[in-house]
Amino acid sequence: MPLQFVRSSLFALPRNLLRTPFLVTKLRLQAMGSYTASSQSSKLIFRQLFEKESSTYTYLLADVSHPDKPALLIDPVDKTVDRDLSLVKELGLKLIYALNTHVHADHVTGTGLIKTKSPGVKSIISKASGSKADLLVEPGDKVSFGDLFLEVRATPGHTLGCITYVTGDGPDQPQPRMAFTGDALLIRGCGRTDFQGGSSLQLYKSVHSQIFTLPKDTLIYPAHDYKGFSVSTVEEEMLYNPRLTKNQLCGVHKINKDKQDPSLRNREKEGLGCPPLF
Ligand SMILES: N[C@@H](CCC(=O)N[C@@H](CSS)C(=O)NCC(=O)O)C(=O)O
Repeated sequence: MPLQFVRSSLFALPRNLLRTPFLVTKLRLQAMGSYTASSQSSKLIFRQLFEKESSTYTYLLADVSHPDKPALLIDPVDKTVDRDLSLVKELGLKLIYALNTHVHADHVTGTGLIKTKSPGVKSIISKASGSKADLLVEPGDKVSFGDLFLEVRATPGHTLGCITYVTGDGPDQPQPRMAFTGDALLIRGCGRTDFQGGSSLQLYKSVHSQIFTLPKDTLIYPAHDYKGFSVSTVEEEMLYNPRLTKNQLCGVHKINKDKQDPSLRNREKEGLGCPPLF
């Protein structure tokens, strides 16, 4: 189902996030880096772009088999908007959407700037985020660009409105599938859960029900990386993600580092590992 135009406005960060010292320290930083990776679809142009000060990945996707070469940017950063728009121009693409996976506390989204510089572009974020955008998406919605589309999955836990965009399921869609997980699932990690609206249990459930149920070869593209990784797969994260391979009780304990359950801490000290599944 194609999305309908809702209204035009810039994303607004909730006040509680704007006040965090974390945001203040990160906003002053400059963005410089660039990194690319490619997918295996003949229709899809795919670029992974890096903003090094907030260690953010922005993703450019376009359907180059369509005459207009419609394109979208996922999680653009304000500091690197000029780089991203130059790339769009150089590749002869028509940017139609600027999407966010969630409201970012560590950097300013590039969406507003993109809309100023390219007025035809529509911004997208989840309805559950409580933010403003041209299009407010809900789980199950599809974001179409040419003959390709992204499916919207709700993956709250880092923030209430976090969503994961997954490339379409079908013969004409890129294979393997690609999941843009925002801060829900990072490579060998996950988003912090100590912001307002965060929940370790919810995050654990989101990843297991919405991401780990995708085909095992699905490529994982997170919104950040702090360890030098660029891409992973569902299978790899199910096997090796230290916070999400455990059963629910231990997994939540691992995610929720600041509020560790003393009984689990004692089990760890005694080398007993995780309690049995419940
Ligand atoms: N280790 C990072 C800290 C930056 C940070 O807190 N990142 C957030 C996503 S942006 S709100 C996060 O969820 N990190 C995962 C975590 O485990 O803390 C740094 O080196 O800057």
